[in-house]
Amino acid sequence: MGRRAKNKQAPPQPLEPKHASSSKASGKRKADAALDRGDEVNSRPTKKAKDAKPKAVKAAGTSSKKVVVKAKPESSAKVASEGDSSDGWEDVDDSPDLESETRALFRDEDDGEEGWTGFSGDLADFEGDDDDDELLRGPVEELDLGSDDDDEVPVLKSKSKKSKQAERPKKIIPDASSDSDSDASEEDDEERVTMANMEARSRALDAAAAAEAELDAEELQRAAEAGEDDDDDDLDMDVDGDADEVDAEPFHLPTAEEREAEEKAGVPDVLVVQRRMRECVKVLGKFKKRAEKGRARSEYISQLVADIASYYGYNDFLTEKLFQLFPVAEAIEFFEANEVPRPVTIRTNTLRTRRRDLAQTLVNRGVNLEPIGKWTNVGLQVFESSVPIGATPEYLAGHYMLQAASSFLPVIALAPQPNERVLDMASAPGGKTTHIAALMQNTGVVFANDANKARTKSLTANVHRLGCKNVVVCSYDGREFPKVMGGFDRVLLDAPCSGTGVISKDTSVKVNKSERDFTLLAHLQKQLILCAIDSVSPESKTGGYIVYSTCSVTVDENESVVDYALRKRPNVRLVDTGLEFGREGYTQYRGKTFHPSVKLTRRFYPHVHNMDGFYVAKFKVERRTKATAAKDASGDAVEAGVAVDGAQGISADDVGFDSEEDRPYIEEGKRKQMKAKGLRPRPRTKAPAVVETAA
Ligand SMILES: C[S@@+](CC[C@H](N)C(=O)[O-])C[C@H]1O[C@@H](n2cnc3c(N)ncnc32)[C@H](O)[C@@H]1O
Repeated sequence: MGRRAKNKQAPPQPLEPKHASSSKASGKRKADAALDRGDEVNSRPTKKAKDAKPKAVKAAGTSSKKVVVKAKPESSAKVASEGDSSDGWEDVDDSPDLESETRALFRDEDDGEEGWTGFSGDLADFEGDDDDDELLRGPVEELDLGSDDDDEVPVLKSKSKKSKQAERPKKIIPDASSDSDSDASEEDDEERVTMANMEARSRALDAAAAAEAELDAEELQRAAEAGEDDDDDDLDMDVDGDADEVDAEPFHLPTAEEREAEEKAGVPDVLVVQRRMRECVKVLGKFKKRAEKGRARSEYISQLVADIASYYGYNDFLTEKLFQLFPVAEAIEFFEANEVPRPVTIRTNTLRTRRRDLAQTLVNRGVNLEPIGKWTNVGLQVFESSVPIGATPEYLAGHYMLQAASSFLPVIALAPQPNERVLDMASAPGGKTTHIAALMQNTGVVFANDANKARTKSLTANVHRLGCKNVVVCSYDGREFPKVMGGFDRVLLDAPCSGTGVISKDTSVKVNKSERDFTLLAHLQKQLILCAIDSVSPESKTGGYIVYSTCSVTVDENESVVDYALRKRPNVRLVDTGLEFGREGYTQYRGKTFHPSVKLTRRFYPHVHNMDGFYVAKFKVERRTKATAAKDASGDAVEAGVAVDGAQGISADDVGFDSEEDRPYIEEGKRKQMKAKGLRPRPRTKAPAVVETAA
């Protein structure tokens, strides 16, 4: 049969659907809605069929890394014949049923008017970093259809519909790219963040921020030297130095009474709020020069935070918490970025295929994609697709996982090795577990644990779909480790968290998180991280590492937890994550000082890296020496002599919690365990300590 399937694939329908209404038939999935909102990033120039000649698309060749889709099926065939043996494909593609099913899927989205346009991209794009991409291994496993409920399955559509991004108000903080003249320009396209240029942009942003900070410091110095007089020559320049709005009415910060009256009157005018935010940012940028006489900085901040909350729809508590993370202007960028969906990305499952083969096949199906960036050799960014990307035959056959780019990071940092024993402590639905299994080339063993039994169903389904044969699924509260099992070479703790890094995906976070949630979550995270550390064998010949990650950007859930672990476990130290980008973790934050090595941890932000907000820390676990044990004893930590490879004999007390502080949580945990066993726990005396988790 050879490569018949590859070359005789059902011709995908053209990229532009005839009837916008057809999209309705596909059901309004979450990702659809997100895309309908309009995605500045996703609306970047895409690799389209040459013949389709999209009007608003930048000319090809702006990026040397781009894969251009051309109407040249013969070159596609050439590519296929040059490819390596990929026996697994035939099992999938030769099936007439699957072929017709695929056609039906295409029809669902697109009423094609043009024939198939093939692929003649530069395969080097997919080759460069693929050295360790694995050949297909073994036959395609039995497919598990439809149990991937936790996998987000975006249905990318051609951009025939008017983007709602256009309806969104203009940026709160104007910058060079908000210049109306440049809106549709190529320069503007080039400004956009893609996964590929993100790393360089991030560095440039950091450098610009540092330069700006230096200038600010110089300016402050000059202002101090010149005295207060230069208040008089205020030209109402904006933050970027433009003299806009010079003719507009001078900005007046509402008084407490005016704010109250506005609140009583109901929802404030959106344009008023927009302008006020912009003005507050300007004033806070140069307070001495721009503030109204007699008004305090805190008044501007309070107004700005209130306006952000109402404009973006957050509760006051979370608005303030997130606002505090950034300099004022950057905070707005962060809130803005949360309104825009992140790029759709997939991870090639190297147990089943290679990235370039997968890319070729998906391009043949009408998917526009390109490699994510140099930092990953398995990721692909999907720009548009005329087929539901979560229902292609390749998806069903486990050739890829729909996975946010940020989710690759903790696994890259973990760097699991073949034949190791690895614990994924909070693993459902298995995006990272299956990545770990693939990096271990289906050798060794990965214990994929999740406390939520219901969620282990989708975990198991993914493990099967992706053909992972070295995975054991289990369901314990992570805090039961290492009692149930220990001595691992590596442990990944992708902790349950508030999800403040993934607000663009789950907007409910904006309103459903309270102070109590953060307290409880941080507590759970601290308990889990100690158990994760204690589950690692310091004797491991190849490893002895733990990676802690969250999809949250708050310090409580990240640096505070890591710092706590360092204090409680003197036998661990932070090491470089090995990640090429990301901002350094905070070593000081709002009066708290963390261990200087916390700098080695990495933060990722939607507005900087165009990926979900994420945090990654990597620890090396050392043997307990007398010195570290003594250090333990002098601190408030654990008893000396605890077996750290410790499958045996470790109790909650051993792992060093403050048992008084922890008592309500421990009791709550026990209540849950009893309930899970069908027993009725004693009634509570106090309010329950319920922890909500973000997947
Ligand atoms: C961020 S999600 C994990 C996502 C997963 N690592 C992946 O990549 O697909 C956090 C997980 O922690 C689980 N979880 C919550 N509390 C837990 C606990 N005490 N022990 C173990 N798992 C827990 C939740 O059920 C949830 O599936």
